Amino acid sequence: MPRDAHPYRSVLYLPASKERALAKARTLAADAIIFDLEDAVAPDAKDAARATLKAALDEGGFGARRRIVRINASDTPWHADDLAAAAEMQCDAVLLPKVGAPQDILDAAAALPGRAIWAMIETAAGVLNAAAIAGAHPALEGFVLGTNDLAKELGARPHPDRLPMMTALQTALLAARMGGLVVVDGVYNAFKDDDGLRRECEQGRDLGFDGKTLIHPAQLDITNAVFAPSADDISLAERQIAAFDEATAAGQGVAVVDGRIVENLHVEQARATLAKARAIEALVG
Ligand SMILES: CC(C)(COP(=O)(O)OP(=O)(O)OC[C@H]1O[C@@H](n2cnc3c(N)ncnc32)[C@H](O)[C@@H]1OP(=O)(O)O)[C@@H](O)C(=O)NCCC(=O)NCCSC(=O)C[C@H](O)C(=O)O
Ligand SMILES: [Mg+2]
Repeated sequence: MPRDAHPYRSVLYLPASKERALAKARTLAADAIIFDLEDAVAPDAKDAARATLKAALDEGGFGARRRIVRINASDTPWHADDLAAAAEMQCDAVLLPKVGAPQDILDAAAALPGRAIWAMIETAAGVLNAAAIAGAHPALEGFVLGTNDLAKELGARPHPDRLPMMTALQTALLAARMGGLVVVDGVYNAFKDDDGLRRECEQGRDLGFDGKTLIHPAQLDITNAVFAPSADDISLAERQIAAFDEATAAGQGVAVVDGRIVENLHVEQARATLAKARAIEALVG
């Protein structure tokens, strides 16, 4: 389980250059916001976007939403200025794109002392080195899957079941879990297709992702609902814990709920479900 107990059901990208989107984000039901200086900002708008973002973060108003700043990659002309600016920004973490090796994390940690770091896993090197990246430095707190860049590099075509992506998704997930990191699924590009979004959220949730990255506010409600424990999940967790407590009091090592056995590990999962539900409740009120 991740070291960070904050919910990351919905993680919304917004272009750091867009003042209206920055203002809107203060009102949206996103668990976290990625303020993007990378792909969503045109090359000639990078300097202005940095200044606009710094002013918006200084102004505040983002509440409990985690503020994550995505900077440009280390092989771009904007990286050094982004790092220097991010070090001064009022944010919770800095997200590095196209991380390919543990050294990328070490370099960023040295440039951003005391700052949490997140990594985009979106290249073949990033996927194949995911385990080493996950353990590179204690400042690393999360992985974000970059499924658009991955599809580009792999030459993969979009499939509704994401079969061409599955090895990459699961390799990143395994590495994140090994390292105690938050891990958030890639974006669903067709932001007006609610059914497709719901299917992909459910698939990501069932694989084990903590949440999904989003590109438009219209994607928030479905994503928040899918990645939250349902009423049935909560009821089952409560009944599992109660049945196990009763069984233990009677000197038994296992209980049975709804015809399925409940062992200590299931009770741990049940407690995690209830803790997640409480964390979401505390966030949304
Ligand atoms: C996709 C968009 C370009 C659509 O923008 P727009 O046409 O302005 O949408 P709407 O008119 O429907 O907007 C309605 C209002 O909502 C605000 N808005 C829109 N998008 C966002 C947002 N992402 N965050 C906050 N607020 C948003 C608009 O300002 C309108 O507000 P108002 O006028 O006050 O009512 C646009 O949604 C967009 O730019 N999305 C983000 C795109 C992005 O960040 N892309 C980069 C990340 S994806 C990626 O790179 C993943 C990864 O790296 C990979 O490789 O896969
Ligand atoms: Mg990308």
